[in-house]
Amino acid sequence: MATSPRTPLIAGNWKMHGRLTMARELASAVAHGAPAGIDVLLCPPFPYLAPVAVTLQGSHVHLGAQNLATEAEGAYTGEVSGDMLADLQCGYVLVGHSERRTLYGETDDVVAAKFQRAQAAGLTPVLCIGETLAEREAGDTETVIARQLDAVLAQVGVEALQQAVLAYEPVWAIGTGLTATPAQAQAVHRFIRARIEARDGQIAASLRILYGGSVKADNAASLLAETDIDGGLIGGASLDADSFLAICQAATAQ
Ligand SMILES: O=C(CO)COP(=O)(O)O
Repeated sequence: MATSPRTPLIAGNWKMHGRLTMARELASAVAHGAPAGIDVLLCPPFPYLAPVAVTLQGSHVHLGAQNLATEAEGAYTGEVSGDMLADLQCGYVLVGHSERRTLYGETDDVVAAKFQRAQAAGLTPVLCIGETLAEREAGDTETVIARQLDAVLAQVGVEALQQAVLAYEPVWAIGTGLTATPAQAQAVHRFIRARIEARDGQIAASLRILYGGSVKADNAASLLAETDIDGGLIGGASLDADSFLAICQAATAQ
């Protein structure tokens, strides 16, 4: 049905869930079941990146991390650098997830620094942006999205989006069971793409913008059918292989 030039991307953000056995089993099931024709990405917790990388070997499923340090290397106890992630076969890294912003105080500037650091390490950043419920109810959705996006673009320039993915995740829809309607999500995705279009039409046309926030097997198809929704960033439903693979399957029909 769709004529989009953008290959759909379905990404699973496992957050801080699971144990080693579960990580291996889940990755193995996804590696075996991931359909062709779309991109599939798994973002396990840091300690499971290496074993999951082994499990994914020979499959077309990509590996990513959930976070990285703002600095390249040095005396930063507990931090993990982009180069270290690249060593572990990561191709992607989430940057600016709302849980990082709200629970760990990551500012727009920190997010921009991480975005830049990811690219310097050869990783594709998945830049997460999204408004809170209060911001949406105050009519500030577009202002917030624009601020979060512009903070990164001011640092790296629009050309950097050629090697990046965006993810719109309304904070009020994350882990709440409240999904943005396809029309609500599409409106924000269009706003994001138009803002980039104003700077570079070609980059805007090829940029993948994922939707995240309570995406499940039963609502994925209707979200993915929207023109400017190019995939999903899946939290809870990515912890169950059948659910995640059903979402991947929905993406192949787009
Ligand atoms: O935060 C998310 C993915 O990064 C979305 O989480 P849920 O799918 O659990 O709402």
